[in-house]
Amino acid sequence: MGAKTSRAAQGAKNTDGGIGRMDNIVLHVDDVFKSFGGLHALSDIDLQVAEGKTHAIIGPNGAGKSTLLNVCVGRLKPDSGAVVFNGSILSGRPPHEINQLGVARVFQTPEIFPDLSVLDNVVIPALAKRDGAFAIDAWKAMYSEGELKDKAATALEDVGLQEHMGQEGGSLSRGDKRRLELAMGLVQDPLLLLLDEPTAGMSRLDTNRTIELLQKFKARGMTKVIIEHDMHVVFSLADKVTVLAQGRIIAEGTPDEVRGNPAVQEAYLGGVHE
Ligand SMILES: Nc1ncnc2c1ncn2[C@@H]1O[C@H](COP(=O)(O)OP(=O)(O)OP(=O)(O)O)[C@@H](O)[C@H]1O
Repeated sequence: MGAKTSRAAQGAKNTDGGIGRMDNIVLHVDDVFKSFGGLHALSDIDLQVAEGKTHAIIGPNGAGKSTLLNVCVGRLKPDSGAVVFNGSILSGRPPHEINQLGVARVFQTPEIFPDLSVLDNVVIPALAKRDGAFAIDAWKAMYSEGELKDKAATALEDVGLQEHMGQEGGSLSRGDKRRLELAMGLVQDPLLLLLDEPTAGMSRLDTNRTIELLQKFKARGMTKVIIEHDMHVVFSLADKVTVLAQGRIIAEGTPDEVRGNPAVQEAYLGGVHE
């Protein structure tokens, strides 16, 4: 491991790139490379996410956004480089360990249990966070624990699904399934929440409700990384934006800074030229 990673593992304080001098860096993606065969999905990725901030990752289709998120949550191992969270190196750890450290992810396609009630869908990740694995037998045994149910109910209230608690998860509308997934992330009290296109496929009304919800969590100081295509969402929520194209970072800054960046406009309109 190089000197840079060691610095990150010690909890580096950033001094540039739009983050204030005294900001605490909770996530440091340190010089990460990831290839699939001959395809360089991520090259030389270095980014830092400050505590309490909302950091958006944007870029055209195939830019490497999901690959980056998968590297952060342990679903993919980087070929080189490291992901450091609050001083712990995440790279190479299994997803449940990363989850235990306080990193939760909300997927692009909701991964819910359609036959279970909305409340039970949220009890399961609460139990997994406490016990370290998605152990259904353990869940059955522990189901009577009021504490977990109360916690799950609070998360559902937070996302506005309190009236649907007894309903089967599969019967929810698409927008409500996304909110259910958000509750499944929130119930774990994450220190860092990673969201993969939280408003994909939503109506404008649902999108605006989700923006309001995420603004509420921002006010509580939760650190978030959001992959998002909808610029209205990005500009409503992000403190900082990293722009990927063809697996590389081509721009980084505040939403206003990246909005006017010619390289970003070119990447979206006509592809990036080496
Ligand atoms: N498991 C895989 N095996 C082979 N190639 C992959 C794999 N996952 C991603 N890729 C390729 O890596 C590149 C980056 O893909 P990725 O899904 O990370 O992009 P993205 O920015 O999330 O795209 P989108 O916005 O369309 O979801 C693409 O060329 C994709 O085809």
